[in-house]
Amino acid sequence: MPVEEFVAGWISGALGLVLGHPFDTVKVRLQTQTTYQGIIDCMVKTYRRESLQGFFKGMSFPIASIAVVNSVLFGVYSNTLLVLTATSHHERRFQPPSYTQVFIAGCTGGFLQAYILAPFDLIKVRLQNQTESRAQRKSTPPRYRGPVHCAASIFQEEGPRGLFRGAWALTLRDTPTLGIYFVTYEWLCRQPTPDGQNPSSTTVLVAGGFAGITSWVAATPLDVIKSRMQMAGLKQREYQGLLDCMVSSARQEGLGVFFRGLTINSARAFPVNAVTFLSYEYLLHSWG
Ligand SMILES: CN(C)C(=N)NCCC[C@H](N)C(=O)O
Repeated sequence: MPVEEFVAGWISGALGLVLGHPFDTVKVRLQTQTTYQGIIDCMVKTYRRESLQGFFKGMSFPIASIAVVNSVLFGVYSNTLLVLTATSHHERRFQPPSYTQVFIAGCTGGFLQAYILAPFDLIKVRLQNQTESRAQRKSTPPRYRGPVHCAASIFQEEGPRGLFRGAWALTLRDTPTLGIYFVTYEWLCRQPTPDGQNPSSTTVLVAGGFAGITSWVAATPLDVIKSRMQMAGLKQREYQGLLDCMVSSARQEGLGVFFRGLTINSARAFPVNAVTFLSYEYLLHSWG
């Protein structure tokens, strides 16, 4: 099993993550809290209360976990294509896989990464939602002192299954949308590239960016539900399940609730995924 894809997936994922984390914090807060008027209001309030640090809350754990999560996604994707088409990453430019094969490989990668991502994503979302200012932190310490304390508290208070809160919604979000992600990327790469040649860096940047936007637009409704289910059991209300969360969110806040965070998610998705794909392709080519 070729391992370069796993390593390239890790490095490229980490680069994208640092770039996108501030956007991600704003998105998570908009999706789970009702105190903000919109993106700008959320940014201003976060900056005033928590300074720049507020935007980077919950980032250390994803940085550590991206090694596993993104390498599983890209590694499983590439190795599934190897099984389906018997071609390596380098051979695929001369013998491109069909879009159905790309979709199946993307869905497989998405499905497997979702279960690994679930506990890390839960901890990230819980930490991102701690809005105490630095001054407040001295008098009243936040509920979670950091990622390890957060994981230990969830384990103690909500049991081992608590660490997988929202995992179902995450799997439903990631399985089809990662199929869409890779199909969009492949399709956009192939349009301006002559047969048998590698896409240019600009093509990879643009294709990666739009693959990110397209997949996140498709993912946003389940992303909202996932984030709400992850926060349930804390201060928000408890839901009976995914369907209950969908129905009660829509009843209380209207159908627009499923598109909360869409704009910021798309703005974040372009640079994050442009950088992720560019560094992924670059690393694989430089390793020959
Ligand atoms: C729609 N979904 C779930 C995705 N496209 N997932 C792939 C993640 C890529 C990058 N780390 C990001 O956070 O955008």
